[in-house]
Amino acid sequence: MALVATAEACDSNASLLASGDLRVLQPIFQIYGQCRSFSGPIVTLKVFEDNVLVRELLNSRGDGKVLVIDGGGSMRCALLGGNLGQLAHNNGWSGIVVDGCIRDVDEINGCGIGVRALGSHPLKSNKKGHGEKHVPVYIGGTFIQDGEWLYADSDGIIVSKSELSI
Ligand SMILES: O=C([O-])CC(=O)C(=O)O
Repeated sequence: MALVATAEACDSNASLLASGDLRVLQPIFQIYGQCRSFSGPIVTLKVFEDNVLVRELLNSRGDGKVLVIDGGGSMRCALLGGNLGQLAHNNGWSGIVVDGCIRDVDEINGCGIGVRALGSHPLKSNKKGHGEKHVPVYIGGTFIQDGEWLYADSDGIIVSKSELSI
């Protein structure tokens, strides 16, 4: 599958940018994982310092989708580690964007998916199972809905209401 380059997508979709159907996330995310470029339909998840639902979703078939986790920007624990990264890859997820932290960075960097997160933190999260799947989230200064499309590459991350063509 040919990849949509984020800079080119912004250059050639001025009207979508103007209408808000195409949005650019603030450049606050670090790049992890083997795939610097990835894209796919979005599955949203809102949690706070608790990753039980992260595991639940990554344990299901990804079918090329991207998991977008609104973790409230917490810098106090990790929502994703090496085991979950491998699980995501095994189940066919194309990438994970975390508004929060990850851990086991060396293992995640060996996984064949793309990962973006604010940073790394060695502490694991709570395991209570609190959170909401498939709800609208707000990360990187942008509202994101379940089912929208995400494109990430070395230049940044963009979200589109519908699939972009090259
Ligand atoms: O289970 C966790 O909290 C995350 C983790 O360390 C892993 O995925 O390896």
